[in-house]
Amino acid sequence: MAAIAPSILSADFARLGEHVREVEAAGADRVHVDVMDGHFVPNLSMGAVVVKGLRPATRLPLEVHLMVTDPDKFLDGFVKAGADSLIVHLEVLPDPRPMLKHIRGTLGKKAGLAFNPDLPVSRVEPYLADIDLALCMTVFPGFGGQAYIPASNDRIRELRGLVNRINPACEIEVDGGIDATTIGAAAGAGANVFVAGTAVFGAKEGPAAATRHLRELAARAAGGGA
Ligand SMILES: O=C(CO)[C@H](O)[C@H](O)COP(=O)(O)O
Ligand SMILES: [Co+2]
Repeated sequence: MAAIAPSILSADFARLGEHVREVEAAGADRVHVDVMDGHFVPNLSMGAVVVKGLRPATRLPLEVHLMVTDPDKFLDGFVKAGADSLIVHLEVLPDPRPMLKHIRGTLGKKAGLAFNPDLPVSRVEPYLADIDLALCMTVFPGFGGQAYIPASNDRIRELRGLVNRINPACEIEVDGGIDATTIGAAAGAGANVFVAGTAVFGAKEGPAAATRHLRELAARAAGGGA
């Protein structure tokens, strides 16, 4: 089933709780929190204090996308703040297995592995058995509002083949430039979790209507109900 994960990076931070309650009521499945350290990516965003503030505002799972050079320093803090899943980048981890084990075992949370558009999909294969979610970046990380990279469709298809063979329970999440014009192709290629920032919180029709619309489009492209 398709899941929509609105990214609060594009929300109005003065009205964050309100925005999140609005997308929750509209059927969003989880909330995506983009953490940037100004080092792994050329931008700064938010830390665990934002997760702590959001935790009482919603019952939705909070997933934390750690675009940081040293995720090890921050995992426990995000869990204490109320995170439900932690997504780390393969680019910064020579061997991600110990960290994935720590997240799933010691911390008891879902573990995701993210990778950039220029990393061969085959590099993720050895770790698919150890994760709950593979995050295929469909833009280079660092900023919201970028255009979806069309070559992502073939990468998602390749990842879907590997996931089906190795760990069919693993979710395939796409992140970056997901909107009404791109979500269908991503879903058709095999993605089942869709991060959307600008297309939700920047939508003319408002975040609730945008969430419902994206959900419908993803479900239709995947050939299932909403
Ligand atoms: O990880 C991210 C950026 O690095 C964001 O999750 C992503 O860009 C969402 O924003 P948009 O939907 O506006 O592209
Ligand atoms: Co993200």
